[in-house]
Amino acid sequence: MTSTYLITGVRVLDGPPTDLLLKDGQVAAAGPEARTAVNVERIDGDGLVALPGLVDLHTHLREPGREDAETVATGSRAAALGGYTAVCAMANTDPVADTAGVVEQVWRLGREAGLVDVRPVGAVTVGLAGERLAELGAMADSAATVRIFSDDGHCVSDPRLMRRALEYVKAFDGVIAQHAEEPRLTVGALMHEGEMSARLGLTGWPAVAEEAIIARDALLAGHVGARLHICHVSTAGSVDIIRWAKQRGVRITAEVTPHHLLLTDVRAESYDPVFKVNPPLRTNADVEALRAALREGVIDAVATDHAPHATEDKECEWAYARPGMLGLETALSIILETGGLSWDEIAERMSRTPARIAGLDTHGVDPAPGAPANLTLVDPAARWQVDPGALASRSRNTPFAGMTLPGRIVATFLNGEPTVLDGKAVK
Ligand SMILES: NC(=O)N[C@@H](CC(=O)O)C(=O)O
Repeated sequence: MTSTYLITGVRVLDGPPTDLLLKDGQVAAAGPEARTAVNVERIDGDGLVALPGLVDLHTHLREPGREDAETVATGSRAAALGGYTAVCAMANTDPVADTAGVVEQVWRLGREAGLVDVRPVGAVTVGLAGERLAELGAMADSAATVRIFSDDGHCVSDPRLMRRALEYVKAFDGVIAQHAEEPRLTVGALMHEGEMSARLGLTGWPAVAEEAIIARDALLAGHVGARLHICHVSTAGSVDIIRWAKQRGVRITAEVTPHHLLLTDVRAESYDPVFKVNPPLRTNADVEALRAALREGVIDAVATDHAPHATEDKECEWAYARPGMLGLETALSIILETGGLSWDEIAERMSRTPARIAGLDTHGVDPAPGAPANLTLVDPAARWQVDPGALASRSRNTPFAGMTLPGRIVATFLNGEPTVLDGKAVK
């Protein structure tokens, strides 16, 4: 049984208040015409902003393999509560998502959970081992229709393999999402290499390890005319290289995480592993460059790199803790906190552009008559305090614990049905 929803007095992006009618999975009407509908469930949109449902290019759902840290269902709930209607589930599961069978399993689990469109990312190489290409074509042809391939967590460091992967995915307009980290430059690395790492006596992860791979892969992608996406860009130098590659016409896109837009390596001083992440938190100058690049569009998208970890993998010594931070439930609030973007620009960086990169045509469409009813309603005036225990994720590793943040997700709709209402997940 589907219902019809009338959202009254809501602002669509930066526009004036209007009414939206959601019916049969679509935005059926807007403005005065929406009011003529009968038998509707009314939602008071006064003071709220409607955005196209957010799309995350980079989510770790941990299923199969680490269901103690997250499952497709718990991660989907976290996503819906964060305003997302689609997430790209990274391949570093156990078993690795390097076959049609595994990506179909993740896709099916997403459908069963029914809270967000789960789009599996396929591994580039078998077992993420960086030695042989995985069955990219079979994953693309599977029911999961994979378009993004990534060894995220590992870099595809062999340039010959990277070239072949880029060439291969051109056949189905796929994209290789690179975790840019030259592994020989980050052996034993525990945090950003700089003044702070020297002071704390922790082995550094130099910016050049990221930048060298981005430069190499931009050249490779340009050489073969393929699409390249750069995961979690973290340095000012990377921004310069991406800008240069775009100017040369390379088909390159890039994402930045909310945490790299707000936090710096100074956090490592606490030795609290909640601040350990890959790539590491960098310097203030990097944060400034990343913010400017996101505004300018040199960085195309915000992606969470939601990386849930079980308590025992995080609450231990810094050196032994797994890298990664939760992101789905705080992403939009962190973007509002960092400021500088209009609602239209937020929709561009968090919904339309990621949907285009992922090849999703039913997401990333502004709520207007005829659009698929995948949208989220935000209360920009509400502030909330991040309580790790109150998050829907099965894990607790948010670096924003205790912070009071702007912007609350009030409702999210997937295919015209609410996944979140009154700020609560419907299932
Ligand atoms: N981003 C992270 O810090 N962690 C990722 C993988 C990775 O990139 O190391 C994870 O899967 O936990």
